[in-house]
Amino acid sequence: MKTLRIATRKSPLALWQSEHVAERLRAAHPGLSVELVPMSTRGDQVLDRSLAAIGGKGLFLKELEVAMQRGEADCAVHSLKDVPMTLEAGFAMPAILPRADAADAFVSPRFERLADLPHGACVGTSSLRRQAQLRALRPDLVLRDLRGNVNTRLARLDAGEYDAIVLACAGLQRLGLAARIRSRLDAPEWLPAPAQGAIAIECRDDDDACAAVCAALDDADTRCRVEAERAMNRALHGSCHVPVAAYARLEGDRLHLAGAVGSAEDGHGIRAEAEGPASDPDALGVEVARRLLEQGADALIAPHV
Ligand SMILES: NCc1[nH]cc(CCC(=O)O)c1CC(=O)O
Repeated sequence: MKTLRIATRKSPLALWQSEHVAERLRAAHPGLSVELVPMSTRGDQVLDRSLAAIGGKGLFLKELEVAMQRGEADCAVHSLKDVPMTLEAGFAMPAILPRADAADAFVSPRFERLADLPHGACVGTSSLRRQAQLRALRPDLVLRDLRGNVNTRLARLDAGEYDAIVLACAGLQRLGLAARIRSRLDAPEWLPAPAQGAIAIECRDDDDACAAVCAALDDADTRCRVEAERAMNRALHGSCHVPVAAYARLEGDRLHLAGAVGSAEDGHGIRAEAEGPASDPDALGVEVARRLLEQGADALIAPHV
């Protein structure tokens, strides 16, 4: 393989992540030429309707997968938290890069922390997971939808449409916007999306040459953690637009997983955790999902599937 073409969305964050992967591939394989193939996806174009209404987050992948099938690109780079729990048939994930900061960030021009917001303040986020956690901690807040790429969301905050918004620390840091993080929303009190902060490479499952090149960037610890988080989410429902949070950490050869499901309407939430051997992240994910379901998680998820 002499040249590798990476299909990517055109948002500044997607381009940063794809350029990061390109640089790391060039460093791992001197002599390999790596090019980006920027594309716009339906998920990026349609901003006026909810993602669920237009077919879920898989929409961000579809066009990139078609490009790989047509031979117009060899692989695609994704934020793993936006990738459906089960990949489309015919595709594989040869590399998951070392995880960056997995936490969410509280972003506001005037307030330092969530607890500092005045009664009835307005917070922007379209994520059911973030809405549910905000409701649980601050039932008085007014939650308003906010979609679009990171830069668009910050612009709307700065225009005064919201008192605060919640974004991923990783995205802000990658875009050189870490100064916008007023405080961190950290585990175990606040949980991120399954696989938040991890970048994944997808390719056709019959493209062994591409998979071998990409595998040089795979990080085993990150793969183990995000596999537990995604296995939990998969066991709960199999979709990706649901109020589900998960965070796994490794301690030696032990893997610990915390999971939560909540209601964006009333803030009611269910939590569970468990630990097990790092050799079987799937089993741990399934076990935490079982404990959540035992407490009634299904009633919180079903309306969104
Ligand atoms: N849903 C959009 C999205 N997908 C991945 C990230 C951040 C980067 C990451 O989690 O790796 C973001 C922005 C955000 O949630 O603030």
